[in-house]
Amino acid sequence: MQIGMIGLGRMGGNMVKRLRDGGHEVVGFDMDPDSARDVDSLESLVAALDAPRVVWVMVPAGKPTESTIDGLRELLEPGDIVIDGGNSKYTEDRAHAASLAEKDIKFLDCGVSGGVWGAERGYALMLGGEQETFDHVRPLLETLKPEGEYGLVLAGPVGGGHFAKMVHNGIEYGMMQAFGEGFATMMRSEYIDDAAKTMVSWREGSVVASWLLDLFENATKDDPELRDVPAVANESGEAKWMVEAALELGVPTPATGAALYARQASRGGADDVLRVVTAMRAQFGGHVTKVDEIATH
Ligand SMILES: O=C(CO)[C@H](O)[C@H](O)COP(=O)(O)O
Repeated sequence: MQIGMIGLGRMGGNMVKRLRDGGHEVVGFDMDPDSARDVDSLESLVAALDAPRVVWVMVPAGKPTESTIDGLRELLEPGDIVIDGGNSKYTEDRAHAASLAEKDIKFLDCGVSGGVWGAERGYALMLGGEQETFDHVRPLLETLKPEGEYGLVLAGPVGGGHFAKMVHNGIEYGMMQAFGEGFATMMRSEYIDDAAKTMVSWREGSVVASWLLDLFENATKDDPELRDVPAVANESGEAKWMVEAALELGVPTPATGAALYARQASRGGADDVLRVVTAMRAQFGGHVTKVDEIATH
């Protein structure tokens, strides 16, 4: 099948490779002239594709996705299909679908998980949109997903793909935080000789066996105590959206929230909060405020 791919970064570039290896014809475009792009403009991308065209947008969420979809809206024709495979917020999808629908252009939103390993292992794909549009692009999705029964779902109407990905990432936060807490506790205990080796032993047979533990083994091979890794964790925003969405729905999400707060605190988000706690403690109890006198355990 033929497809246009916009965005040839770590994710888009690897997806192009998997699609080509699977026998599909891909025309790639990226704004960066140094990328491995096949065409140098949106216009040339659209001109190189046969109708009904399928165009996959794999650019950063927000402004870049917005302007790409606006550009495609001007260039594509009725019956063409746009897939937003970036990490857009689910609330943006309906507006994108509605503006494209004015020209009878179809829209699917697609959450993509698999990271840099996806080219080799396949990507978990979760989509939102109409069944008929999903069925039309299914050959592409079948190539991108992992081999076997799982890894592909039409999760719901427009927005459902990104909603599912948001929840997936919220779960990812909670799982990684739990592994981190377990590791840190074992690291400090006289009862455990080698925390990394103990965690890695759970890769098989254990209730908590997980691909995340496989990755943990890779990460700790040369640095068993992870001393070369900064104790700061960034975020792309999806766990925050999940906590917000869950609050709207009346669902308490303390595990996801705690993982999110831990990342925000690691970047200094709690500094002013804790200054207040320490200042008040010093006022009412005369407790120490000097960093080198504060116990760390
Ligand atoms: O979707 C992913 C994995 O499933 C991405 O790696 C995503 O960037 C992870 O989120 P964050 O950057 O917030 O940790």
